[in-house]
Amino acid sequence: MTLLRDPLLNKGTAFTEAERAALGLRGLLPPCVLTMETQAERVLTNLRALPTDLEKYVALNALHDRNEALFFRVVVDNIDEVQPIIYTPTVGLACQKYGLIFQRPRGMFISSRDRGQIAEILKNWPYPAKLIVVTDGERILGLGDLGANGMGIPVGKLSLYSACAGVHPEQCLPVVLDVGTNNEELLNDPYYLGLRERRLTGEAYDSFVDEFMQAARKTFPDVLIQFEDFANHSAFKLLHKYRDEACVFNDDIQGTAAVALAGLFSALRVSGGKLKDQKILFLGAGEAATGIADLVVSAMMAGATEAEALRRNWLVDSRGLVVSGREGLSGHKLRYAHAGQAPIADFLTAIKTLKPTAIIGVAAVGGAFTPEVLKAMAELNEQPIVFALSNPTSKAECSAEDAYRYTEGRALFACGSPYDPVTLSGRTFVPRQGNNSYIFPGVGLGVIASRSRLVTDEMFMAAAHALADCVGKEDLAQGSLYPALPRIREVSVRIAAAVADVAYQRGLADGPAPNDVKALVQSQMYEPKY
Ligand SMILES: O=C([O-])CC(=O)C(=O)O
Ligand SMILES: [Mg+2]
Repeated sequence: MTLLRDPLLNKGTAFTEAERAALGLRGLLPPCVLTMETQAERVLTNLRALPTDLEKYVALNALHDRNEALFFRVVVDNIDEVQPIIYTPTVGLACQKYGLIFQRPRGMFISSRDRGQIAEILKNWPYPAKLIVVTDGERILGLGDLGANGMGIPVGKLSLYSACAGVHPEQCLPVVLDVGTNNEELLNDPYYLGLRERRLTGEAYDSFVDEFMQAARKTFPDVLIQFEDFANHSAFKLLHKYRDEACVFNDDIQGTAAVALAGLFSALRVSGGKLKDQKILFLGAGEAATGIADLVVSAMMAGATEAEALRRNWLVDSRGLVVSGREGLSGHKLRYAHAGQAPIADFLTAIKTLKPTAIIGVAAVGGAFTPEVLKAMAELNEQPIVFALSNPTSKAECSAEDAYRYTEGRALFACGSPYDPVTLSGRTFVPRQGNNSYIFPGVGLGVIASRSRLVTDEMFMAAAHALADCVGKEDLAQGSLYPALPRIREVSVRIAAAVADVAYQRGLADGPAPNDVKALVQSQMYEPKY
């Protein structure tokens, strides 16, 4: 019976006659033995009959908790259909309703009441974690502070690790650090499952996170820790504090950067432009914006000086254009606070003044790429680059349809959430997601496979190139700047191999490089089957 209740071992009605006899399962299952294929069909039939995405999320979650192999089989074989349910955009709604839809816990909840005992508590996790995705829930996607409800994000990200890159589910540990929430609605929600208190700040917060970091590394030696959906003020601080001593990265800064840079490489293959000649205007000046800009600057420096490259990247935040001398700018924006430019209050005027070749939306202000913004970009550029990367769909700067319509089909477009193909004047465009989900699974696999001690920016640069290399002419011809999702496991292998190569070249890996890095990576991949 225990076996039927263990999602990592359960096969349900697919246990064979021999297994049923040997494992004491006779009489505990209906007599018919089904194949995994039939089970998967049944799952899909049930799923498709459900009226809402949230119900589909709940159903898939329940399957995940019953039978992991079947769950991952269904995800891998139907990634286009299922990823938007277990990941963005539906996961955002699931986090907002986390207390309401709660059935079984998944992952570990470490709350500020656990201070002093975190190492002890982590021992309750029964598996040898090699990969932790951790959030404190303060900035969940573009939805803001969702406190402990943010757990949906580490769970969703780790599902993609197993589905898209074959990191074994047993190695994956989702963690929420519950340091309270400042979200009034949640504090008053009878179903909210986190601590009903305001967020820890300052030294109390820092020392709590530090206790977690030390405890996690002690309990799970060599573990890779991915920071996810922390607010800006914590994200930069934590990354800089730990990146040189521990195997960590921040997905919202570095993963997003790599996926955006890969999208730019693809866009430039279409337009024929050079990266160093682009002028990029970001709407947003947080983790994603400066993460992307920093990686773009490094890439531009192949053909330009650092000063020239910096000057080709501009940020607009909630107070207007970031320029030198503006008061109260936080540290991460200072590289882009350029001199010799008067302040500009709004995005449209900034476009008309600076004449960018690309706009990248990462501010979680839904609809901010208005028809006027898109038309202005189309007037300035034969093929304007328009990336509307904010998440979930309600926060997207513009829809795919608007991006194509208001630029007469000339936009080179990418979006943070999935959009259906758009047909305009007889031409069909297939927009694809500029979402870090193309990057983090492969990066994690590469780091784990090479047992790298650290995760470096050079690895994200390598990942961006590897991803861009997977985009074919047929993709570009239909407006796709990324490869099709069903190819994601192959894409992840290439990214992982590129990342592992960097680890070996830089002496960060554990041991010498094998003859065939790609084969090493592939040999470690989990395949969902019985
Ligand atoms: O989760 C996603 O879809 C992308 C991401 O990291 C974020 O929006 O914070
Ligand atoms: Mg994120």
